[in-house]
Amino acid sequence: MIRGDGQLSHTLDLNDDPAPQDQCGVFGVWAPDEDVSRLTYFGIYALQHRGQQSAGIATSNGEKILVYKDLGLVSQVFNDQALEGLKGHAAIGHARYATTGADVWENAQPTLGPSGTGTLALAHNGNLTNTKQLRQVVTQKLGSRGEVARGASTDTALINALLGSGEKLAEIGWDLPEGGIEAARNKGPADALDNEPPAPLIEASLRVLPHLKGAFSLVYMDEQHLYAARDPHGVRPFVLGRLPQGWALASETAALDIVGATVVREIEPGELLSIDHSGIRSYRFAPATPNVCAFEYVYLARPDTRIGGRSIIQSRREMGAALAREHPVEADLVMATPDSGTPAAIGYAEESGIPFQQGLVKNAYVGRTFIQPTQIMRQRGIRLKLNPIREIIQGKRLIVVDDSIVRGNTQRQVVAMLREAGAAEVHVRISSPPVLWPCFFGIDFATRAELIAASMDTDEICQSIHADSLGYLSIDGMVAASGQNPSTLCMACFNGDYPISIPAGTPVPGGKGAVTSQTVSAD
Ligand SMILES: O=P(O)(O)OC[C@H]1O[C@H](OP(=O)(O)OP(=O)(O)O)[C@H](O)[C@@H]1O
Ligand SMILES: NC(=O)CC[C@H](N)C(=O)O
Ligand code: SF4
Ligand SMILES: [Mg+2]
Repeated sequence: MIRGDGQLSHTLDLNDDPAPQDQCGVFGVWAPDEDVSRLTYFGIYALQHRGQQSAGIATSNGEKILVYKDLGLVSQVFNDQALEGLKGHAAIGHARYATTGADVWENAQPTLGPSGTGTLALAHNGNLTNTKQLRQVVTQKLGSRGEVARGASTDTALINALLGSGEKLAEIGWDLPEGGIEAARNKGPADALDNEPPAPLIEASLRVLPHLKGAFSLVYMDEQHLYAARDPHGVRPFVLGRLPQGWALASETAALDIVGATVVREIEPGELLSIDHSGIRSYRFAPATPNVCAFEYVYLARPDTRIGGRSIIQSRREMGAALAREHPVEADLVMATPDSGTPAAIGYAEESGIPFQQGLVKNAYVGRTFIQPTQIMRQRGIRLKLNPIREIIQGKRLIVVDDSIVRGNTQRQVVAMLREAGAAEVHVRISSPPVLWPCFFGIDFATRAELIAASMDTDEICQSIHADSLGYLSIDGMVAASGQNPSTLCMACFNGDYPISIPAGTPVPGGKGAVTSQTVSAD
């Protein structure tokens, strides 16, 4: 059936061999005079590239919290009727790509559970590395509650259960930081909130958050308050925005732009925020030790987002320019592998002086999730998504730029398509270093065995994808283009140096295999 919004009416069932999958998008809004569910709908729509398996929105009207969620794209899950039923002064939303727990309805977010004083709805971008231990704490010491009790298997449902455990947290020795809530508070100048008691979930948050290991950008709420927390490494992006009469929280600045919010600042690594009728309060639950995901700059984030004060599109263009300096080659034109390879291809063309042309057309209605191929179906999927323009390609020496190679499927297909379309030479240039290690922090990368660069050197990969030459950007080139201090980045999938220790035996996200103690460096 053709949908009115132009989206495919179903996900192409192309199976178990995906390109790097995205992670989740989170959004939150506190705006008593606004249509919060519609703002949240726009917010998660803007973050659809981060997660395309399920979508959900929870709203609070001050007395009760409602959640509406289902499997599918934001546009498939919500219609006017669903949004009309979600009224209130605050809302949170989520677009999911599963990393812990299967892609089933029970694991869709926001998760819902008892908060101790009412209800707690929570949404999460990231992935915890101590899920197994936390599950034991919940099931053996605190008693399963909320969606954990109803069969949810995500790390997110565990966070919800932990935050909702109230005074039991003290009983199991999960203490408040020294000095208690008051000492954790970051006081602003002329802070008008001094006389207000802390929001109800602040105490539980200060007890629980230091025990969560791994990556988390969290939005959550009870009936009266909205909260946000970011892990001490700040692996995933997370920003605070100002609405004319309220506040917004989002994974990426682009989502704030789209709802008309101005960017106030990033939520700091190790920071906890509460927002209510009296304003916004900030707490510190752990010192900041930033390791922001370098792959956000390469591929994950939208090009119109800013992370760490740096424009993503500018970073990608500079990655392309650095790639041109590191791996020059004589050619007639530079072209991109759309979508994510486009800014780097433009940067390569600008730096090399070789003209840029659009040699591949991307079907605008095929997103990242729609290509989840087996080897056979991957070919069909890529053909559905990308089609070469023979008139531009024929007889030309091409430089084809993409942002990354994971298994090599995309470039193998692209090179074959371009040769079929009459290219004289195909030189592949990749605007990131070889991906050698799995990610445990919110991206469903393949196991090492599936990562092409883990078992082949650059020449072998070049032969495997049938390119005339292949060049990868260096780690230094990528870091310089990101504009960040290398000590504040995670680059583990490129260099194996995990900033957060991965316990031996931890399954690779997506349920594929397990790491051994040899494959990871402990901190
Ligand atoms: O080597 P592979 O295993 O094929 O994975 C790498 C490819 O996957 C991503 O594209 P994707 O199709 O996910 O999304 P995009 O349209 O944003 O580029 C990435 O941009 C590469 O093109
Ligand atoms: N990719 C993500 O950020 C996923 C969040 C969470 N770990 C889940 O699997 O639902
Ligand atoms: S391992 Fe790679 S993808 Fe994962 S957080 Fe680190 S840089 Fe990002
Ligand atoms: Mg791509």
